[in-house]
Amino acid sequence: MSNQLTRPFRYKRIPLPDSDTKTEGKIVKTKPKNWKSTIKRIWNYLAVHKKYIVLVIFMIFLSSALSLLGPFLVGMAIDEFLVSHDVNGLFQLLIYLFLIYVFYSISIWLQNFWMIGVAQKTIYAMRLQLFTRLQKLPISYLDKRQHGELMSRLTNDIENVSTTLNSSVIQIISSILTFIGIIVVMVWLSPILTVITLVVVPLMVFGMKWITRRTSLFFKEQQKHLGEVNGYIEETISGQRIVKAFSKEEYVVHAFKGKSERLRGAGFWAQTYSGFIPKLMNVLNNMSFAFIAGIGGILAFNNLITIGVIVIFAEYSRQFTRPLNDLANQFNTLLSAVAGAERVFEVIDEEEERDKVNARELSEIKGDVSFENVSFSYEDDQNTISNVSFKVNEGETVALVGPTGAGKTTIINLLSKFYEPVSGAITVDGHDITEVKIGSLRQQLGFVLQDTHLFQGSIRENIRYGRLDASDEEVEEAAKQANAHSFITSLSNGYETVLDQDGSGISQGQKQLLSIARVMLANPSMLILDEATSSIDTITEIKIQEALRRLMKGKTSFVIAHRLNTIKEANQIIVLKEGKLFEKGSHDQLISERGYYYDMCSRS
Ligand SMILES: Nc1ncnc2c1ncn2[C@@H]1O[C@H](COP(=O)(O)OP(=O)(O)OP(=O)(O)O)[C@@H](O)[C@H]1O
Repeated sequence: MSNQLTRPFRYKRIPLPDSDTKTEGKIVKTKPKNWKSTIKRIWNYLAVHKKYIVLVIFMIFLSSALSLLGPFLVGMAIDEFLVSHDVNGLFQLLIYLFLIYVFYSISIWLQNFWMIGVAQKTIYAMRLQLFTRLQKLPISYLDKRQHGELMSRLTNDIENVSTTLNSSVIQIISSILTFIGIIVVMVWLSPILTVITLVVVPLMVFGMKWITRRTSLFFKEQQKHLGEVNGYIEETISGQRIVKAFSKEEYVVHAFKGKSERLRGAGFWAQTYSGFIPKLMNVLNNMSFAFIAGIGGILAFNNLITIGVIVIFAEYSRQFTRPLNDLANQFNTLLSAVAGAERVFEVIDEEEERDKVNARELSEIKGDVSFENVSFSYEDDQNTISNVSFKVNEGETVALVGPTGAGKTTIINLLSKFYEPVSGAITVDGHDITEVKIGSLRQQLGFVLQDTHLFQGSIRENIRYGRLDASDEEVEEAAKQANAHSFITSLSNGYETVLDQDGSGISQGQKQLLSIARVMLANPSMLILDEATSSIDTITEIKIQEALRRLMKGKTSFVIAHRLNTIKEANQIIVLKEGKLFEKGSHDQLISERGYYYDMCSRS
């Protein structure tokens, strides 16, 4: 059959605060993970490329060792060759130095090359996993979230992790190695001078701790506000027509200003505090340098150490605060990346829409549908649908009518398994739909929605979305059946006309015809139509009605109906009010009952 476009109906977005503990239906959101487990998880991704990681670590060892060797040779040069004016020895040492720096550069280049490869593969896997999970999440999850905020996880957060993996991992490991290496060599050369050099370390650690404690909070805040700002941008761009139609430009800008202010505030403090780190390191670095020069000088006067050792220490002290400095800097990037990764994992960990363990495949259906005492609510304290029962026979058309918010869309949401009833049962051909595979049910439903969603691509591709293996002839036949062929062929590029993402360039009515063609091609067993409320010109309207009639022929159809004509023609009218089934029957029956439906018709 088909792979139908299963989009949510009109929904209400309920802004949720950053709640992680909220449970909703079957979905149990995991608790916020701690840093440790997030880092462990990132490692699990990296571990897939163990071979390259080993190579990278080997290269980091090599480069760190070579970077220690350089200053050591310079110190030796002073003590061994400069003092004794040994030009040959000095020349030889210079060659060694040259070779050391050449190999150092090569090892740096190789570690970056391999690490970037690993990082890109990891990010690819993460992004793919996140996107795949997004496709499998239940509609209820998406209904409750700002779409832009989710998009921000796919873009910003992933990018953050990517940047960190590309460079920070190497820096962190090499900083740790260099730090340890320097300490070992320093202790070997002069334990006293080592202690003096290390005097600044507690100050550094304390200062860094003080700063990072604050920055981590601000980075988290910054990330959260960035998500909100992006979400708002996405929302206003996609809803630009409404913004303009209601002249709400100023209002939107004002609201955006508020969100941006909060982002600016968090960004300002995050950057300001993290900006302190290099300054603090500089001051402490210079202090350490002064100590080494002063006390090292005194030790040299007393022949306890050589001038070469002072030079080595001076150089090492610079190198030694640099890894600390780098560590501190990278720690911030790491914090923001781990925060990003945590948000990505949050989505990946969401429970996907799943079939019941013993769910059966629903083979081709005839279209008998029944609702038996079905009740449902989106929120615990509501009663969106209460105790609704009705039966529909194969091939019948059912018109769902009722005031706004009565629950018409919800009935369809339940029938399509976008949500599960709290109690009662919905059966299709006698099968309880909770017991059948979601895909096998949805494949047999065809949706023609009010807000037709077209994808970026040609008209042909958009119709073929109904059935991907359809031939060109079949696509055109479906378009003919849907009364869309004539308008398509009148376009200069015909079926190859490329539509924008939102199908701008063709009219609302034409979009509807295309969506009918799409469902025509899919040829589902049952139909769900959300009748357009917007006014479409009479000729197109007639074409749509004619196409729909052709599409609905012999198929059980549920129509959220707004036009009296459609309602009158239905075999059964279901009148909903405040989630309850108020009246049901044919047009004539309901008119003769002189109830709510009668009043509704008299008013229109
Ligand atoms: N995703 C959701 N989360 C929470 N409440 C919702 C959600 N979708 C709808 N509701 C609420 O459920 C009730 C029924 O909504 P529903 O969309 O089914 O009504 P409707 O009859 O289709 O209305 P309309 O004709 O305006 O489309 C309304 O009070 C609505 O606010």
